[in-house]
Amino acid sequence: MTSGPPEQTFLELEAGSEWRFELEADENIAVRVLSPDPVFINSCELPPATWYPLYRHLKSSLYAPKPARIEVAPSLPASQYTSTSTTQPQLLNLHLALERCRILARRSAGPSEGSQAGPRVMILGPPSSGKSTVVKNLVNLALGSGMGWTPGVIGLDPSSPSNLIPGTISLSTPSIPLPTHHLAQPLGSPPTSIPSNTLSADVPTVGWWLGGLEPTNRNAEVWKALVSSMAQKWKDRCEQDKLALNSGLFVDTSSAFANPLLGTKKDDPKARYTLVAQAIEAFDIDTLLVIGHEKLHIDLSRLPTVQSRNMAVIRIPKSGGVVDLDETYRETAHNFMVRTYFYGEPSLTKEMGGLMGRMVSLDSGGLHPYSFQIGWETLVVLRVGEVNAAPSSALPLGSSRTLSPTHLSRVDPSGPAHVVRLLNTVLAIVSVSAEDRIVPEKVKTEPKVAEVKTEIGDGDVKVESKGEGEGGEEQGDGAEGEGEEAEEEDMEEVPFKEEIGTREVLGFIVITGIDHQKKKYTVLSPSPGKLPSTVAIAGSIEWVDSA
Ligand SMILES: Nc1ncnc2c1ncn2[C@@H]1O[C@H](COP(=O)(O)OP(=O)(O)OP(=O)(O)O)[C@@H](O)[C@H]1O
Repeated sequence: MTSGPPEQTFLELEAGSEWRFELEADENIAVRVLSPDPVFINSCELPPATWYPLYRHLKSSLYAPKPARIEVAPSLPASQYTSTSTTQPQLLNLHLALERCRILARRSAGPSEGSQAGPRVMILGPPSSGKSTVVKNLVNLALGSGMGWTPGVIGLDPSSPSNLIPGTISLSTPSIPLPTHHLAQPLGSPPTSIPSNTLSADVPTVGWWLGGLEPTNRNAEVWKALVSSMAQKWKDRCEQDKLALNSGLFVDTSSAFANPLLGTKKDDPKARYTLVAQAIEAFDIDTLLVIGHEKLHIDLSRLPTVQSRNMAVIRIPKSGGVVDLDETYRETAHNFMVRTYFYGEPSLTKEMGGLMGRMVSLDSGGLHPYSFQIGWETLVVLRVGEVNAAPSSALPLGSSRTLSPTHLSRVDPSGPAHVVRLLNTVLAIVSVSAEDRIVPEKVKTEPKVAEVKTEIGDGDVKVESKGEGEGGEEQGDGAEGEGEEAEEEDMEEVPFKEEIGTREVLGFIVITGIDHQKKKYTVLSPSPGKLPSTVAIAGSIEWVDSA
């Protein structure tokens, strides 16, 4: 066995150059700035003379505006190079223009609506064009300007939400520059897996659950409902918090937004960039940044919504450092994001821990996920926008069924196919209050079913229907004594208003096991204790811990 102090390597960077690296699956390194002038990672300054860990799989770069000396340990990564062709000066110019808008918004005392709103910027581009990286740089430049801005960061890319599970669109309001240590935080929010249901300052990220990795024509209506709900939340926040309003917002988008036909409906076949237009209106966007793609830039400039709002559409160059991400890498990143949600950031490796000198403080390994069993009847698993009902041909002659695109259907655990589909599925927990509950007529007249009130979260009351003989255990499992017939009827019912399927989520759990005999799920929850709600939404995101 070899041991001893790790090797160290020194890099000399010339002014205006970028040191780019791609870490392999077994490469964990740390870097330290030894020269007096600042060096940045995604426009966040590396603390001087302090080790800064960079974990395996990360692909990124350090930017040195002035000549710099960097120390790398334990050794240089296999894939690394230095380049002087950087897009950082362009991003800085853009930042200065946005900064001016923010300052003008803060100074403006005019009562007219929007006069105090800072710049609202949306970034678009094809896959692997560097959208999330541009967002992160612009956010960090705003946060690092010393003006105390708190811009909104909207992740309309469910494949890389800030600090949450893939499949989510996210809203965060960071107040300090976002670090870049590993690939679990594309938009770099500080880690937390505390289920959250407010936009208060101490809760950095809130999410809405799409349950898929990108908007598609199939889920377009669900997507629109989620975006509207998120936009309303942001508006409410800005009404109460003028600093957030002045600071403006940055919207990262899915590369699916570059597809002109995304969201186009059969009844309006000529509509183009429908979801882009919806997001522009929902967040009152005033600037579009288009990375590289000339046709997309021209198409978007001609969009009626863009023209009627007299928006700025700016084409910015794609950085030569952007890496084309393949499917395997994306899968690894998604697994890593889910793991980090439950377990927190990875802790320092032995080599890093053994380095002489100061190390940046990391919030690592502080989370304690919790596994427990819950009865099939207690955890109500729903799907949004999927038809789970009988086919139209099975309906009585002459009748037809129209389901809304955000229709809820319940996953019936008594159907074996459904239960198997749920294994390893990530579920988003949604809060449900008494007003969200639809009490079916038959339940009202059914003497066997009693109403049980359960406290959720901030004192909301959830009304559950439980059969006689059901235990009052913490996670409410066990349904012995319920008649087969009554159970089947209950399973088909979705006793909630449709709107619960597209509201902000409280947190996430994963079904890690299914006991068919006892009719129970084993679930992994981010923290011990009772679930904040027993109503959960499934999507197509699965996770198996392979760490
Ligand atoms: N200048 C750079 N040097 C090194 N790596 C970079 C640079 N810019 C971006 N990257 C890396 O390239 C990869 C792709 O960039 P990014 O995720 O920003 O693109 P995207 O357009 O948002 O991707 P997606 O296809 O997921 O929408 C990321 O791993 C990012 O860290």
